Amino acid sequence: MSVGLTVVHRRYVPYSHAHYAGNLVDGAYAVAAFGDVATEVCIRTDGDEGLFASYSDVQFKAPMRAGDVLEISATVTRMGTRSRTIDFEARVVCRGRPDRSESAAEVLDPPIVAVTATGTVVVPAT
Ligand SMILES: C/C=C/C(=O)SCCNC(=O)CCNC(=O)[C@H](O)C(C)(C)COP(=O)(O)OP(=O)(O)OC[C@H]1O[C@@H](n2cnc3c(N)ncnc32)[C@H](O)[C@@H]1OP(=O)(O)O
Repeated sequence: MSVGLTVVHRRYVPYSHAHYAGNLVDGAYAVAAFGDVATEVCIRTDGDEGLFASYSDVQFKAPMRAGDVLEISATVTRMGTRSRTIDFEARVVCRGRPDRSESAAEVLDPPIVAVTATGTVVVPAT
């Protein structure tokens, strides 16, 4: 019934999260964001926050930087008895343009797909 359900979060990446040269953030930042979107998925499917059990795949395809605006989507692809398989995608939809000025930024059209993953969450028995 909930296969195909998609939840989308948006967030600004604060400069306090810059971790590597070029204001890159660490990969764990995306994984934490996936956990937060998965939590809303579980609330919507099962009325519970759920627990992340495993990732079967995580792909870092392009850097995420401080100053990015991210769109993070989670789509349910399989409903088990207590497990739910979810596809994740983190896209950069806005990015700073420090070459123009310190605070200049632009909308990216199309967005940059930065991180994808597939994971499984587990909810309590009803
Ligand atoms: C939303 C995000 C939240 C978070 O990020 S929370 C922080 C990170 N996660 C945790 O701390 C969770 C720690 N792990 C656990 O507490 C337990 O470990 C689990 C609750 C995740 C699972 O334990 P158990 O309830 O004893 O599992 P079972 O009764 O053996 O299986 C229930 C269903 O879960 C599937 N499953 C269990 N482990 C895994 C796994 N590692 N990868 C994929 N699926 C798993 C099974 O197959 C089955 O599925 P079927 O009910 O649909 O038949």
